[in-house]
Amino acid sequence: MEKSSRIAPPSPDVAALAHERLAGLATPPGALGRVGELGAWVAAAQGEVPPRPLDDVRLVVFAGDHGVAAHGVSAYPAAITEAMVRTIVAGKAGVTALAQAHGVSVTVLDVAVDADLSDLPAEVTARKVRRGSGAIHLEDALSREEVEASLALGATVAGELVDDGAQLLMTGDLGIGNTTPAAALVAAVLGLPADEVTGRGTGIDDDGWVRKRDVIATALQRVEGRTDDPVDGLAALGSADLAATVGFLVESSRRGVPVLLDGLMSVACAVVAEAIAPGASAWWLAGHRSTEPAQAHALKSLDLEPLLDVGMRLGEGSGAVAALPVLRSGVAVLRDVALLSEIMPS
Ligand SMILES: Cc1cc2ncn([C@H]3O[C@H](COP(=O)(O)O)[C@@H](O)[C@H]3O)c2cc1C
Ligand SMILES: O=C(O)c1cccnc1
Repeated sequence: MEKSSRIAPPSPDVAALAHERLAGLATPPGALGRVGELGAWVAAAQGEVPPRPLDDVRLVVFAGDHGVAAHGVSAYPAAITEAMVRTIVAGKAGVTALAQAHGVSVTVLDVAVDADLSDLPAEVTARKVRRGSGAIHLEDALSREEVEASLALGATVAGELVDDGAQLLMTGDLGIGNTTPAAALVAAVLGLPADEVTGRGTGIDDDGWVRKRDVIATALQRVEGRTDDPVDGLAALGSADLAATVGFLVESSRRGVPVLLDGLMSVACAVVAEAIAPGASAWWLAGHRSTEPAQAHALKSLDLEPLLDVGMRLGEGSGAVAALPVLRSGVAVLRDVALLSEIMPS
């Protein structure tokens, strides 16, 4: 994937029209707060005032295993990754319950799960890049070719969903250990020390936190000087599933389709995607504030203020799906509230 010229933002002219409508609604000015602003944002992204209802919303969960999982950085064993992919397919995961409640279509993609999932439907398994990704404190996660293949895979998936009429996209993650490479990527791109990006992930104890911090610090030291180039950064510190997520985010913004981001993995990939395609972040909203410190740094660097702050730290895209009703509320008010000029005879 080539580094691109600057991505054009949603239409400023339509944004101005949407704000004009918002200001004229039969509410005191500003009374709808950020909900009104979100409606205007969706209108600008769609190029239409009022915005169309968000009826076609798609979440892609990028699944993969991570070599670091064998080094005491997670509270759970790597076998959970396979079990949770199957649980998403069965519609019994946290994210699928939320998606069903809010009318979001979910696809889980086996990008780099260690286990053989070939008994699952081809839409889940057909695009596997490799089994697992390297333990980043000991070796590169991927070759450059594998990064390019993963970026292309994510871009292809985004393109297919856009061609199929998706109005809003979301990215989710699955893979025990994935908060370690995600935090390392954030540290590398933003120039932060391991201490500031290391979180508790699935709930590691104090000893686990120190091990995880040391793995991230060793990884950052190992690759020093190589992470200015985002593709090299993904090869050194990322994984195939994270690289696919980056490709998905770059392509969706190139295609002018908005994305609601999720927790740490989603926002870490957004930081890398913005480095590949400057300006892409104008097409993204942050669904929620995760408890992971690296996500907070990543959000700040992208100048994104999350819609929800409710202590979620699940991943899978769950925080993006949970935030969708707030975004839809913004669309509803711009569509269905009368103008003050209509209800007050002059
Ligand atoms: C049952 C279960 C379901 C999950 N769904 C998402 N994650 C999340 O937690 C993992 C990342 O945290 P860490 O880096 O600490 O391993 C990933 O699988 C992520 O998707 C889960 C984790 C578990 C245990
Ligand atoms: O921020 C997240 O999405 C997250 C945090 C912990 C574990 N899994 C995901």
